[in-house]
Amino acid sequence: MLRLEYLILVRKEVGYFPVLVSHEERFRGKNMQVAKACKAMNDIGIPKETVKPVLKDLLDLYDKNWKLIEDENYRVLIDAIFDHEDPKRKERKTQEFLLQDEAKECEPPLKRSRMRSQTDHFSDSSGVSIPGSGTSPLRMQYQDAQVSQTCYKQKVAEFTHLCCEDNQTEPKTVSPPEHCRGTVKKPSSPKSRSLQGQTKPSQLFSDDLSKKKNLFSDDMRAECYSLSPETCLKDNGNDPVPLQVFQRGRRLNYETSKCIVSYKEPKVMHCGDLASKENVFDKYHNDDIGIRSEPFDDDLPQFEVPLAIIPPASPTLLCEDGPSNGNCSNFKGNGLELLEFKHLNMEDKGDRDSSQFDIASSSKGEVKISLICNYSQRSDFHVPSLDAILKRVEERYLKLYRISEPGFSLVKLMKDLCEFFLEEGTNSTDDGRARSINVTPSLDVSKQSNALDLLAVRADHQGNFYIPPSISNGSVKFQNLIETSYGGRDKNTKALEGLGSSNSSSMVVVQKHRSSIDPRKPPQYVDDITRAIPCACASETGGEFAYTPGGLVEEKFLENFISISCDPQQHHLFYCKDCPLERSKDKRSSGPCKGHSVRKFIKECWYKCGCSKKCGNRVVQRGITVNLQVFMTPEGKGWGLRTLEDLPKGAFVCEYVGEIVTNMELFERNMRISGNEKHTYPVLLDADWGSEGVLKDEKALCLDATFYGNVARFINHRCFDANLVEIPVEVETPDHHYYHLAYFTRRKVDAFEELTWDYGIDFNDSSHPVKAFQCRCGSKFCRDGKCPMRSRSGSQIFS
Ligand SMILES: C[S@@+](CC[C@H](N)C(=O)[O-])C[C@H]1O[C@@H](n2cnc3c(N)ncnc32)[C@H](O)[C@@H]1O
Repeated sequence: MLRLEYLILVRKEVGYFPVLVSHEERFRGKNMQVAKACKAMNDIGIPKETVKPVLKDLLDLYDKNWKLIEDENYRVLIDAIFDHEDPKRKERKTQEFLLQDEAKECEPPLKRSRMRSQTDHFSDSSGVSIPGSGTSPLRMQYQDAQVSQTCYKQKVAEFTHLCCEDNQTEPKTVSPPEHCRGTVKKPSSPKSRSLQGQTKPSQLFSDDLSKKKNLFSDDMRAECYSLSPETCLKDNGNDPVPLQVFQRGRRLNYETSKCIVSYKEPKVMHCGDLASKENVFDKYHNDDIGIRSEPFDDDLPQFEVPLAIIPPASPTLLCEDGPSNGNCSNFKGNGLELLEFKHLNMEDKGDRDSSQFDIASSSKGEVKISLICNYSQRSDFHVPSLDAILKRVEERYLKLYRISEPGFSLVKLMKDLCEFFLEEGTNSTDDGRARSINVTPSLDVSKQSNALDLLAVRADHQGNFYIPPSISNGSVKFQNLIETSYGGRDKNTKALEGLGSSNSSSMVVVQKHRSSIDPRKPPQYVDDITRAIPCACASETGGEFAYTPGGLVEEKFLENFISISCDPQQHHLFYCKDCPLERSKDKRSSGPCKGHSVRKFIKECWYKCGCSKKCGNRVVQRGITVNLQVFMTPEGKGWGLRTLEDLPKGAFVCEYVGEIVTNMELFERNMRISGNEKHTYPVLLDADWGSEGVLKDEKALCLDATFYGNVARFINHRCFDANLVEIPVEVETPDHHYYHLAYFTRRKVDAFEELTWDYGIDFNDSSHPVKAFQCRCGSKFCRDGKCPMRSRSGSQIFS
C-alpha cells in the first residue's frame, strides 16, 4: 500500500502550510520534518515568530495525534525504500538495522531501536526543553530503554565515539563513560542534549499501541531518558563534556561545541569542517527554532520543493465509511474530532489495482488528504521518488489542462486546496451560513483574515501564482470557465448577493483572482531592480516602460492609445493599394482602402531580456488578475462582462483571445455561417504591409473568438465612450507581427460596471458583409441612428 498523504494545517493565527507525506518519508526523524516545515513556512514568507507556535502544533500533532507505522512493517519497508538505491548504501542501512536488531535482543522489555536515520522522537509533558531555545515550546525526549550493563557494552562496542576538542584535529576515541551506562535519569540541566548512538530513541507507539504490544510502560517512560551531556564525562571520568549529535553536512553552531559523537561513522570530521558545511537545514538551525538535538539521516535528500513532512496516521485513523457509521473512534481518540469525511474509491479498469481518496477534517482545523494506491499485487512495484511524481502530475496538468503559467506546480495546487479550505472554513465559522460552492482557483485577498495576508505576502514573494487553463491567456474552450457564484460578507460579495439570485440561476461566470492592483498591496514587481534599467523593450515606448510601478499603463501612453482608438484619422494612417479588408467585403470590386492606423504598441519583456518574471514590464503576460463576471445585460445585448471590483485608470483587464486567422479565412467563416446572425467582426491583429504597401492576405491577421476564446468575447460594444481601450502588446515575438490585444481601462471603473469596448463599427456601412447589430449601447454618442437606448438629450456627434 503506497500512501501519499497530505496533511494541511490550517491555523487562523498563522496561516497554513501544506505538508506532504510519503510512505518513504514517514521514517525520517521528526526534527527533519520540523525543519522541512520551517523551510516550507520560511519559503512562503511566514516570519519566524509565527513559525514557532506552528512548530509546537506540529510537534503536538505528531506526538499525540498521529500514530507511527507498526514495527513489523519496518524491515520490509526498509527494503522497499532502499531497493532502488545504491547497493552500498542499502547494505549499510541493512547493517545498521541488523545491529539494532541484535541490540534489541539483549534488551529487556524494550522497544526495538531504530536506525539513526529513522529515529522518531516524542515529547510529553516531562520532555526536555531544547537547549538554546529559551522558552521554546519544542520539547524533545528520547524514551530510551533501560539498558543492562552487559548489553550496553555490546552495543557500545559497536559504536564509534569520535571526539574532538576545540580545534584539535586529532579525534579521540572515547570509552563510554561510566555515567552513561545503564539506566539514565532525566537530565536536570536545560542544556542537556541527546546523545546519538547510545540507546537509540525507540520507535514509539501511541498509548494504545504500546499497551497492546506490552512494549513500554508508563513508569519506564518516566525513568528512561536519553543520555545528556551532563551524564557523559570525559574519558578522565570527571569533567563533563558537552556532547553533540553530529549530522553530516549540518553545521553545528554551538560555540561551546567540543565533542562530536558519531554513530558508526567511519569518517573523522573536524569541528571546523562541520562548521563550514552548508545545507538546507542551516537556516533553520538557529536558537529560535532550536532543532538540533536529533540525529539526522546522513543521506537526507535535499528537497528543493518546500515540503514539510509529517508522519501519517495509521490506516485506522481514517474511518472506513465516514463518521456516521461509528467507525471513527480512532480519529476522535487521537484528538481529532472528526467533522467531515469523504471517501472516494477510484477503481482502475484493470481489476488488479484500486486507489482511494480520503479527506478528513477536524474542528481543530486539520485536514488530512490521503491518496492510497493499492499496489499490493504488483511484484514490479518500487517506491518512486516524490519529485518524479510531482513532475508527472505537473506535466499532465500542463499538457492536458493547458495550465501554461510558468509558476504552476502540484505543491501550489495543494496550497490552493488549502486556501479553499480555509476560505470555506472561515466563512462558515463566521456567519454559519450555508455557502454555495466556489471553485475559483486562487485567493481572493479581500476575503481573507490576517492570517491569509501572510499568504498574500507569500504569493508576492514567489512572484507567481496558479491560473487555471480556463482563465489563462491561452486559447481555451470556454465551457471550462463556468463556475458557480458565491456568497460572502465582503463588500463585493454583498453586492453580488444584492444582484439577486438570478445570477446563480443564470450561469454566472465568476473569475476570482488575487487582484494585483489593490492599492494596499503593492504589486509584486515594484522592487524589481530591472525596472530601473529599461531594456530594449522600452524603446518601443520612447525609451520608457509603458507601465507604472503599480502595473498601470502610464497616463501619457494611455491617452495616446485612447486617442488613436477614438480618432484614428488624426493619427498616421497607412493606405494600402489593394486593401484585403475591402476585398473581403466584395471580391469582385474592392473599394479604396480606408486607411489603417500604424499601430503603436507596448513591448513587454520576454525571456531574452534576462529579467525575472517579476519585472515590472510584464503585465499582460501574467494574465487576468481582476475579478470579472459574465452576466446577462438588462438592455438586451445578451451576455456582458463586468468587473467585481473598482479598477483604476490604466488597469489591465484581459486580452482578447481567439484563433488567429487571416482576414480571408475569417470572411469565409462568416460566409459559411450566413443566416446565423452572429458574425465575428475582424479584430485586426496585425498588418504587415510590406515595402510595396501591399497588405497580403496572409499578413492581414485577425482574431476569431467564435470557437475558442476567453471572457473578452463577452465584452459588448459601446460607441466612443467605452471604458476599455485596446492596446496591442507584444509579449514574445520580436518580429512585430503578432500582438496580444489587451484591454485596459480608459478611466476609473466602478465595481459592477459593465466593461465595454468600441468595436469601431460603422453602422452606416451597408456594404459590409457582416450586418451590424442594432446598437443598444446607450451612449449619447451612439453612432447607430437606430439605437433605441440612445439618450434623447445626447447629440449624435459622429455619423
Ligand atoms: C462579442 S459578442 C458580445 C457578447 C454577446 N453579448 C453575447 O451574448 O455573446 C458581440 C455581440 O454582442 C451583441 N452586442 C454587443 N454590443 C452590443 C450593443 N451595443 N448593442 C446591441 N448588441 C450588442 C451583438 O449581438 C454582437 O454581435
